[in-house]
Amino acid sequence: MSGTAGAPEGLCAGRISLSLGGMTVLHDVSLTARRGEVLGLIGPNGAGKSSLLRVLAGLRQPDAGSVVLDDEPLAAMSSRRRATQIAFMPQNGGEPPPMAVHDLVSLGRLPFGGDAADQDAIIRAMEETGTIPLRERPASALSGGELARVLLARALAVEAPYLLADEPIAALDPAHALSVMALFRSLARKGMSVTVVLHDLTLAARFCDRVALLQEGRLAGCGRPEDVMTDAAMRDVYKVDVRRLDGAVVPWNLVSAVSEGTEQTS
Ligand SMILES: Nc1ncnc2c1ncn2[C@@H]1O[C@H](COP(=O)(O)OP(=O)(O)OP(=O)(O)O)[C@@H](O)[C@H]1O
Repeated sequence: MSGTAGAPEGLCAGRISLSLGGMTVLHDVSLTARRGEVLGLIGPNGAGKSSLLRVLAGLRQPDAGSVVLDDEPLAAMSSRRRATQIAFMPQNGGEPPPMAVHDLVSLGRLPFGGDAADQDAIIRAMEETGTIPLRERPASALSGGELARVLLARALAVEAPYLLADEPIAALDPAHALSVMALFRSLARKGMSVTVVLHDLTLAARFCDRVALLQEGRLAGCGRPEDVMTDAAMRDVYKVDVRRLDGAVVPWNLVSAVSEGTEQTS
C-alpha cells in the first residue's frame, strides 16, 4: 500500500467538471478506480464515459476538480511517470499507423528504457490478447476486431498498475469478448485496477466488481452491479426494459415501445 495515512488508495477523480465545445459534459463527478477490481463505466451514448476516462488518464484537464493517483496529483506527475502508471486504450484507435503489429504493440514500452523486460512484456501482452498470429501483419490491414485486440495488447504491454480501456470489446465476437473480460478479471485478481467503458450490460453485470453509471455527464450510481443496474435505473437512464436471465441483465424492449403497446419481442 503506497498511499499516505488518510489519502484514498487508487486513481481518484474528485468533483470533476469538464466542458467541451461550450457544453458541460461532466458535472461534479467523483469516482475511484481501485487496485484489485474491474470498474465498468456504463451509460448511454454521449453520457460522458470517454471524457471521464480521458480525464482519469490525464489526457484532458478538467475545468474543476482533480485526479489523484494514490496520494499524488496527476497534474504534478511527469508525463513519463504517468505513462508507466496508467495505460490507456482509446476508443476505435483511429487510423492505424503503417507498421507491423509487433511494432505497434512495442509502442506500449516507449515509457521504459528498452531493456530485456520489454520483449517479455510485449510477448505476454500478445499472448493474452491472442494476437501472436498477427504479429507480422501490417496493422493497417487488420479487421476492426483484430485491431481492437492489438490496441489492447499495446496498452497491456505497458504493464501499468492502472488500465483504462475505452470500449475494448465493442468490435469483438462473443468468444473474444468473453476472453477479454475474463482477462480483465484475472488481471484485477493479480492486483491491477481495470477501468473499462462498456455498452454490453450483460457482460458489465457479470464481470465488473463495480459499475459507475453515467447519465448526461452526472454520476447516476456507483457500486456493485446488482445495486446500480436495477430495473428502474436501466429504464430511467437507458430507456430500456431489461429481463433477468440467470441474474444477467438483458436489454429487452424500448420503454417507448412498451408504453405504446408495441412490444417488439415476446
Ligand atoms: N471534442 C469535443 N468537442 C465538443 N463536444 C465533445 C467533444 N468530445 C465529446 N463531446 C461531447 O461530449 C459528450 C460526451 O461525450 P463522450 O464521448 O464522453 O460520451 P460517451 O459516453 O463516451 O459516448 P459513446 O457511448 O457514444 O461513446 C457528448 O455530447 C459529445 O458530443
